[in-house]
Amino acid sequence: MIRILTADGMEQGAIRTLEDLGYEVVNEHYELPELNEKIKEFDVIVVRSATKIREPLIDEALKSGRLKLIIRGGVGVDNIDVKYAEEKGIAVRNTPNASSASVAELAIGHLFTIARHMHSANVTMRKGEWNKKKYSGIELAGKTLGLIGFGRIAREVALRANALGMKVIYTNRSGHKPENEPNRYVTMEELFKEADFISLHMPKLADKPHLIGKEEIEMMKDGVYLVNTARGGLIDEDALCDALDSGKVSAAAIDVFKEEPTKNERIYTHDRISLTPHIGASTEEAQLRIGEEIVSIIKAFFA
Ligand SMILES: NC(=O)C1=CN([C@@H]2O[C@H](COP(=O)(O)OP(=O)(O)OC[C@H]3O[C@@H](n4cnc5c(N)ncnc54)[C@H](O)[C@@H]3O)[C@@H](O)[C@H]2O)C=CC1
Ligand SMILES: O=C(O)CCC(=O)C(=O)O
Repeated sequence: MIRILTADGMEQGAIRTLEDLGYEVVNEHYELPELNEKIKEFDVIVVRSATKIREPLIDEALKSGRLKLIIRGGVGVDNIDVKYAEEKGIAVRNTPNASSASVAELAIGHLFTIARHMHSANVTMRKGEWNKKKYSGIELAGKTLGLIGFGRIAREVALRANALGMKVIYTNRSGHKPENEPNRYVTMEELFKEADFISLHMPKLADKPHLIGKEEIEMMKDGVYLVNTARGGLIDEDALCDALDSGKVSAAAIDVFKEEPTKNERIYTHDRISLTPHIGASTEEAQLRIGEEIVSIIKAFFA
C-alpha cells in the first residue's frame, strides 16, 4: 500500500479522498530527529512551511529507498532542497495556483491596515485608550503601489489595487511584461523612487540574504509603506526597524519572518508594524484548492 505522510496538516476532505482511493494517510507532524526515522516509512511526504526537507533528511529517506515524491502544499519550495532531492530520484511538486487570491487579499488587507493604523487601534482600544487624533491616516486611492515580482499573486494584487483607484507599477527579475498589462513596468530603482506603498511578491533569494536593506530603503520616498507577504528576510528586519524609528518608513506589514515563529522582539513589539503569523494561504478556499491539487498530483504520479 502507498503510504502518505501529511506532515504539516492537510484539508480533511482531501485526506478522505486519498483514503477512498486506497492510499494510507498519516496526518501527523514529527520534529527532527524523530522525522529522520519516520520518513523511511512513507512513499510520499506532503509539507507546508513548517517541515524543512534538507539534504540530511533526504539522505535518511534514501536509506529505506521508499520516498518517491515530496509535495509542497503551497507555492514557495525554499523549505525543500529541491535540486538534491531530484538528483537522488525523488520528485518534487508544489501547488502554485491555489492560494494566489488568498495571499493577494491578505496583502490588500495589510495595505488598508497600515494606511489607517487599524493594527494599533485594535491593540490600544483594548487597553481602554481612545486615540482618535493619533490615528488619522491616508487614503489608498490615488497612491502609487509598487509591486516587486509580478507573477500570479502580484497580478491578483494589481487587479484589486486598480479597483481601489491605486496607480500600480511593477518590476520583476526577468523584465517580462505580460501582454495587455495595463500597469507600468519599471526598474527596481524607479520603483523605489516612485512608490508610496511597496509590496513584495517574489521567492526567497538564493544568492543574498535580503533584497531590501538600509541602502534600498534610503532610495525610497520618505514615509513609504512596506508590505511583505512573500518570504521572511527579503526585507532586512533590523534595517526596517531602524527606518520605522527614524520615520523614513511610515509603517510596515509583515506576514513572513526571517525566523518562524519570529523571536525578533524589535519586530513583534513595534507598534508601526501590522503582524500576521504567515497566514497568506490560510483560508478555507485556498486549503480546499491545495488539497484538490495534491490529490491530482498523487493520482497522476502513481497512475
Ligand atoms: N505568505 C504566504 O503564505 C505565501 C507566500 N508566498 C510567496 O509568494 C511568492 C510569489 O508567489 P507567486 O506570485 O505565486 O510566484 P510566481 O512564480 O508566479 O511569481 C514570482 C515573481 O517574482 C519575480 N522574481 C523572482 N525573483 C525575483 C527577484 N530576485 N527580483 C525581482 N523579482 C523576482 C518573478 O519574475 C515573478 O514575476 C512565493 O515565491 C512565496 O514565497 C506564496 C504563497 C503563500
Ligand atoms: O503553507 C503555508 O501556510 C505557507 C504558504 C506559503 O508560504 C507558500 O505557499 O509559499
